[in-house]
Amino acid sequence: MTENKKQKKGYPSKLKSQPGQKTYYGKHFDPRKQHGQQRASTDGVAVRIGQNFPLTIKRLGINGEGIGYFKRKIVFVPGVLPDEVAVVKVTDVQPKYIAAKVLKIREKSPNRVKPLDTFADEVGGFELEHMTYSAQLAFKKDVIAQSLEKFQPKGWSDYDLRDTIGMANPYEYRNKAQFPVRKIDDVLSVGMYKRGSHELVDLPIVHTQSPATMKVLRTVRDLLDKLSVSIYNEDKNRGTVKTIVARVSHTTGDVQLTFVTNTDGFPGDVALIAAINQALPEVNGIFQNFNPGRTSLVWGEETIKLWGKDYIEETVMGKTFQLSPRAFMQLNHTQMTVVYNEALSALNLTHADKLVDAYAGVGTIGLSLADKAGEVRGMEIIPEAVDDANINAKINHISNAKYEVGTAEVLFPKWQAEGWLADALVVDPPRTGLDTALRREIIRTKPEKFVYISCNASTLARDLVDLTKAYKVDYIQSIDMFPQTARWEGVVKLTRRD
Ligand SMILES: C[S@@+](CC[C@H](N)C(=O)[O-])C[C@H]1O[C@@H](n2cnc3c(N)ncnc32)[C@H](O)[C@@H]1O
Repeated sequence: MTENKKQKKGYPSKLKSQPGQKTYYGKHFDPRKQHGQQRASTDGVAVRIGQNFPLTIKRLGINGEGIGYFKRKIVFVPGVLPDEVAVVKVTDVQPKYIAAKVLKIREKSPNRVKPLDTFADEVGGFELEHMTYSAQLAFKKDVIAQSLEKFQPKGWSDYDLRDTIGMANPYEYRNKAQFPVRKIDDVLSVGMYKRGSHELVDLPIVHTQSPATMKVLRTVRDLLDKLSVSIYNEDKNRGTVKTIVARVSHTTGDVQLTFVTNTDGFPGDVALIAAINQALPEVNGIFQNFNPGRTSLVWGEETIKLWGKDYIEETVMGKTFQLSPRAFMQLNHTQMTVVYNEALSALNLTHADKLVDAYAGVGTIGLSLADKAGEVRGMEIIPEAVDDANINAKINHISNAKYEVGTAEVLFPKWQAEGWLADALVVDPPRTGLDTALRREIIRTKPEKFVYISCNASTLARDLVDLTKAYKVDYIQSIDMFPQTARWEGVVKLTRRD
């Protein structure tokens, strides 16, 4: 629910064997499946790391990587586009695929553009910035088509796959920046790590970030430097400030600032807060999150307020949500509203409907829809998010909605068994998709109205194999929640089979 773990990117080469370990490519792992690939050669092809060859790119895989074939063996290459011819250099050879990087593009696609972010090919999260926006949107429609072709749920070839809804301005949409801070050769850097490395790139400008978050990060960087505040040194595992998190409210423009620290204490915090107050009046709350030691987790368990308000407020579809530093909210406010409106129109609620908001987060979907339904119940595994959801219901004077802590796969069947039968269901699971037990219960109880919001076309297609035993897929609407990245989001309207 939080973005706690750094996202793992790249190819499955992480599964390569360590010395003394066996590499296992049996039924548990198939890189072709990983990339939605139907037809890869398994026969031995003489190829070595470092070898160069020209490659024609046939299409993009679901992670935005180019796919071509060398002697019938599948080759994955980041940073290239369909129909391009590139000279590539092999970086990894595995029994079922080759990974390579581009040396030179011999024939360019008309869809290639110069990325606004000069570092786009170095750090994660900018996989498609070298592609025109219209081609990005077409790719995001194709991602779901690829996944359906792989899993083949009932009737898949006739599904109505709607054109991806994009943004008028596909930049400056990220309302939260969570950037590590390190001193590199005595220069204070605030930015992102190079892909697959631990090398931090200082990033004064990031075009996908809201300018408000970047202004706060860069000003705070300068203040940390000027006041000689202790910065975390990973090699020595010493020092204080590890990460700065700035989150802006789309509605009010207020910014919430959190310092993730290695130490319990925060030497110099009083002077720092005074300087921030003076330089950045938009900052309405400053927090410290304590996360000691070398860890891949960004956030620790303990957060204290150093100064200001406990929350920033965000309005979503006319409802107000109070967000504490750890409370989850989608990063793209504009497209989040598009997703929720799509869910609303697909559900077509009446005041008689009992609605379940499954995988609820802080209740943004259910609470946004509560005045259209009779009653709303939601569940979520993170207790703080459930507290926030119930507080958010109160703030908005919503008396027909309540949220419980627990898994969808346990609470949905429990409520049904207790006689609280859902007329309408919206599920918004993490990338792993729906649990088998939940799918089974949905098929058994068949709520009349059903919308599946997905952020992973692959697990969605897998889940539809089961769900289409009881439902027909009316349409799949892709929404571009993360322009310039390969990430996918979609709303599926399902109708009960008679
Ligand atoms: C994609 S987020 C959606 C959050 C929310 N619906 C929104 O729009 O902001 C998925 C949420 O599901 C929660 N979650 C993960 N596994 C769950 C499970 N088995 N049952 C219920 N919630 C779960 C996560 O903590 C996370 O908040």
